[in-house]
Amino acid sequence: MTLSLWRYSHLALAVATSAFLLIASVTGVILALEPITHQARGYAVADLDEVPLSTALEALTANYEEVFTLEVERSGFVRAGVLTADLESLEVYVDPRTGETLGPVEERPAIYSFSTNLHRSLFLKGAGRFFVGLVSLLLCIIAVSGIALLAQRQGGFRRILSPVRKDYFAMRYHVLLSRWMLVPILVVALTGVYLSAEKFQLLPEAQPHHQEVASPPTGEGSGPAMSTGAPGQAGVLGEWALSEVRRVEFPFSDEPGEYYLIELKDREVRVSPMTGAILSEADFPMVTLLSRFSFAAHTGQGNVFWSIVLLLASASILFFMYSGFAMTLRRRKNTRVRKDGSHGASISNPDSSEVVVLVGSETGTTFGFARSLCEGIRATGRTVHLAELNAYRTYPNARQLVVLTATYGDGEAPTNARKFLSKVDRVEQPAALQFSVVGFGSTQYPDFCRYAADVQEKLEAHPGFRAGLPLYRVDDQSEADFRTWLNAWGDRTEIRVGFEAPAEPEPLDEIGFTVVSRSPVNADDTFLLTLRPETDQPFTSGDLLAVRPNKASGYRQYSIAYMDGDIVLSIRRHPGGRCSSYLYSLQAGDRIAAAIQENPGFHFPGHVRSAVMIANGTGIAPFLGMMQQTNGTDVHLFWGGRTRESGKLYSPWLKQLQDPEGPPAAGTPNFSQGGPNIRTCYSREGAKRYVQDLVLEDRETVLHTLREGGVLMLCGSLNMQRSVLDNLESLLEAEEGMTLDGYIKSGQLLMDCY
Ligand SMILES: Cc1cc2nc3c(=O)[nH]c(=O)nc-3n(C[C@H](O)[C@H](O)[C@H](O)COP(=O)(O)O)c2cc1C
Repeated sequence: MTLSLWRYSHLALAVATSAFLLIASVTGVILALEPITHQARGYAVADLDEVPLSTALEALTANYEEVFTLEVERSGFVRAGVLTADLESLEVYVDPRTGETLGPVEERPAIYSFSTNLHRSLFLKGAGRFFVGLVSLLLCIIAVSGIALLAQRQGGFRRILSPVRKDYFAMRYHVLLSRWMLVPILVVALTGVYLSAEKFQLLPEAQPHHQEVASPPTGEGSGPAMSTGAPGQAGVLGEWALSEVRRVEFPFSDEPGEYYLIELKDREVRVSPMTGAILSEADFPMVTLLSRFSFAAHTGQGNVFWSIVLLLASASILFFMYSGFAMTLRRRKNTRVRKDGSHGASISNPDSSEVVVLVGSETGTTFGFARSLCEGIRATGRTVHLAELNAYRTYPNARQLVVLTATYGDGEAPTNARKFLSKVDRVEQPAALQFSVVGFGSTQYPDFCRYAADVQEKLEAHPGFRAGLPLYRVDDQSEADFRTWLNAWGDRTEIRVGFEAPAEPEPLDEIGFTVVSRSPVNADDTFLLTLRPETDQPFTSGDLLAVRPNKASGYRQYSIAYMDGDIVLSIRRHPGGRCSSYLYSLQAGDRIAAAIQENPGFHFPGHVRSAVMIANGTGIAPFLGMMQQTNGTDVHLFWGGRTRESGKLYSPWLKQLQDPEGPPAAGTPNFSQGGPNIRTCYSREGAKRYVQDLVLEDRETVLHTLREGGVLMLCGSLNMQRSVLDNLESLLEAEEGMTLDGYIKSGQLLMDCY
């Protein structure tokens, strides 16, 4: 919840301010160059703290007809407004020791004046200044929320500088760069707000109020009298070094009562040119000092290092805008299924739709058919609502219900349909719904479309439904089968819909891999395969490797463990399985082609305090990799295998995880302290338990992890997933405000089962 709040405010403000931020950042980059190029002119005076002000005043008055002003810039340049012997009024940079001219003060290049105007007010005068001030304020909030998100991701403020886990480009560099740039950005934004507030006179009045100094303080101004034209060494003018001075205004004339108006760092002083004594002085109010600090911090004036930091900060805002939006698009793509259950199809309001299409799908292909169906229905002018079966509810306006569902496991429901049958008994419909069920399955399985048959049976027996058509089964996603049903459904309902086949999936980008090693099979016919990519493609544990034994075959996906740049796969060799047999035939040094597929919905989230990883059989593979990158997260691994012997395949890694210093060694898992907390169970030995039993036994760890915002990750067989989810659901029944769906939606429950 907190994470979402930070994330949404971070995103919403970034979207709202993007156009202004874009302009401010580009002009900010340009303006940050100005102090750097200025410094490169090389007029900086060395050791300003060793040059008395009186020396500079004397040297200048000796060299020029008249001197009006002297200014010591932050850059270390000394600038003077003078009248030359040719009676030309000039602004020049000078050597304060000799009064010699070093070079002219040049007119500001047009690019900087233009950029300043755009940066400050977008050429919109007051209104523009107001917007820029507001955007600066919003940028402060964006930076603060960014820091909070960074801390959450890294697992706390103290871990902000700990290593960033590998991720896709936009995400990785958004995080990496933010660690260095968020503080400078916050400084830029805060000082921008301050400067805007000053321009709008929102700050207290900041005029210095002079206090007369009755008599010169002891030791000050007690020297001989000086004339305006040639100040003597005495008095404060001889005591102050140029490094303490910001600006001097010379007296207009030799009249008594005229004075030098001298701006020091913290106060303004009037000094008699005749006596060198202080006549009056005024401390600068805090508002003025803060304004000066804000200006210097915001512009980088006089500090090349800070100017470079500002330049990088402005440029990084541009990168953050790009990477932030790229991340959002990605997240939306990945979470769309979970949030609205529609897999990206446009859905109408469930309260007003005439036709409701509900889908049970594990890997998404059934949604492709459902989307085409919905688009077709919509084209007839009717309203249609598309959702997953678990989202079943009351539909006040619906007349037709269509259920398209796959079957998994031993004839069971896909995960997003688990709750449908029980909901049918609980949810009431205002009018009887005419229904039609289409089963998606495969004749290769003994329970062909079994779950769809269960749905048909349930609805037929329920008084709130009327069967429109008998159950229809689609084998292997056959379009011809689906068309046949669609025609029959059109005849029955008089909703005649054209069918556009779901889009072909994009071809995969295969790359080359070298086989590093392949283990022998264990008692469960499972082996490990280590592959080294020949191309530099980023990937992380939880991504998938799509492999096919030959070009004519379909791809088979395996969950990846990232191990020092290599991919480790745990593979079960199925009797007659072409892909697993092909992979088992490989030897070290062989080369294969395969495609790495990003699976961001199953990446280890680096920001959590604790994580429970639950796997059975080969499902342990991604966790072997993830446990190496947990970054201080408290990790609990629950693993279920058939026999103790089954676990030996993974023990070199598990042992190393327990004892990272020790050499990898074969042997049974070591359950010593430190490293992840590993719990195992065996279904064919000892107490004969399954991993779902561990969830109940260690309920405290599981619930505590969820309560404190940690993650539960499941990888392995769909049967295991279903049983674990059932047990979790029963655990959560006793917990107030915690639901399985809620955790799936919030990303705290991540699953990759097959
Ligand atoms: C692990 C697994 C188990 C399956 N079990 C069955 C089954 O018991 N009965 C059946 O008819 N189809 C079964 N199928 C086939 C799927 O139901 C079918 O491919 C379906 O079209 C997938 O739809 P989806 O991509 O929307 O999840 C199974 C598929 C897999 C991968």
